[in-house]
Amino acid sequence: MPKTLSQSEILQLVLRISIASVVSYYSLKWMFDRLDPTYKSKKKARDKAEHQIKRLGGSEGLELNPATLNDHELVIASHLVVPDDITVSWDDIAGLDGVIEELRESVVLPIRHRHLLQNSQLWEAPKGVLLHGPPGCGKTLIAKATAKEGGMRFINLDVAILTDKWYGESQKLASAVFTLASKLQPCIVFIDEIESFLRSRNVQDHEATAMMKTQFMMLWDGLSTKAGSTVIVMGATNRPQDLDKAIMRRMPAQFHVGLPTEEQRLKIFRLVLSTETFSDDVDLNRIAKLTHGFSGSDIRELCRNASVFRIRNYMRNGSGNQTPSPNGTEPLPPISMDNLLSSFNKMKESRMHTGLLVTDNSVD
Ligand SMILES: Nc1ncnc2c1ncn2[C@@H]1O[C@H](COP(=O)(O)OP(=O)(O)OP(=O)(O)O)[C@@H](O)[C@H]1O
Repeated sequence: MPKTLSQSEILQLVLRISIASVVSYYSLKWMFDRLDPTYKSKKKARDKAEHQIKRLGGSEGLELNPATLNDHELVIASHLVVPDDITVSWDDIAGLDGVIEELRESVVLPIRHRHLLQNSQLWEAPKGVLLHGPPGCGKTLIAKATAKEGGMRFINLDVAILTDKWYGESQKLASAVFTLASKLQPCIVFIDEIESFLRSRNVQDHEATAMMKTQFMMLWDGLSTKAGSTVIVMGATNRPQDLDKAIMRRMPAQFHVGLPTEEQRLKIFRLVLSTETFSDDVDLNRIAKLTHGFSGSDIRELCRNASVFRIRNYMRNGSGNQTPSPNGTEPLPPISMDNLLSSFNKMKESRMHTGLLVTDNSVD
C-alpha cells in the first residue's frame, strides 16, 4: 500500500519544487540573455537610461523610478537628452526668424503656459511637427532649441532601433516610445530622417514593418485624443515626398527649412564668427554673396577651415617651415579675408569633384 505523505512532507515538497522552478527560470533567463548577441549593447543602453533618468530626478525633480520602466522603455530612454545637456537656444540659430517665431507661438508658449488655458483645445501645441529641407540647414538645431525653450525633455529617437530583427520587438519598442514619452512629458520625440521608417506603405513592406507603422500611428492618435498631453512628435526629413500621407496628416505644423538666401548666409556668418576676432579687411557681404548654395553647416565648416588656415600661417616661420613662430608668444592673428577666401576655394573645389556644387540660383 503506497505511503501517504504527511502535511509537513507535502509542504516541503511544494517548497522544493517552487525553489527548483525559480532557480531554473533565472538560470534559463541568464543563459538566453547571454546567448542574445545584443546583450551587451542592451545592458549598456539600460545603464545609460537609468543614469539619464536619475539626472532628470536630480535637476528637475522628475519622480520616475527607472526600476518601474520595462526593458523596451529603457532602450528608448537611452536616447533621452537631458535639458541640461542641450546647449542650443534660439540665439544659436541665424536667419530662421520666421520659423522660430511660429514655433515659439504654436509650440513653446502653449507648453510653457499650459496652466493658463487648461480647458482650451484650440490653444494646444500640435501633436506633430514636420521640419523639411536639405541637409545641414538647421532642422536638428531647431528641434533641440524648441525643447530647450519649452523646458521639454528630448528623446532623440534612432529609427534603426525600431526596426529590430526579432519578430514583435519593433511593435513593443514603438509602444514604449509613447508610454515613456508620456511618463516624461512635456517631451519632444525627435525622429531624424522620419521618411526612412514612415515612408509610404507599399505591398513590399514586411508584415512586421507594416504592423509597426500601423501601431505607431494608433499610439500617436491615442496621444492626440488625450487631453492635456504634452508629447510632440517632431520629424525631420530631406524627402517629404516619400512620407506616408497618413503620417503627413498627423503633422499639421510643417516648416520648410531651406538653403539660406544671401541675407540669411550673412546672418549665419555673423553668428558663427561672433566669438572670433577677424581683421578689418573681412567683407562678410562679399563672402555671403559668393557662398550661394552653401548650407548653414557648410558655412560653419568654411569658417572652421579659415581658422585652420590662420593657425597654419601663424605656426609657419618666415621661411615657411612647419615650426612654431618665434618663441610662440605672439598673439594669434585675427581671421583675414584671405583665410576665408582660401577656405571657400578649397570647399568649392572639393564640391566640384563630388558633384555637390549647387548651380540653382533660386535660393537667392
Ligand atoms: N541657421 C543656422 N544657424 C546657425 N548654425 C547653423 C544653421 N544651420 C545649420 N547650422 C550649423 O550646421 C550644423 C548642422 O545643422 P543641423 O544638424 O541642424 O542640420 P539638419 O538640417 O538637421 O541636417 P541633417 O538633415 O543632415 O540632419 C549645426 O550644428 C550648426 O552648427
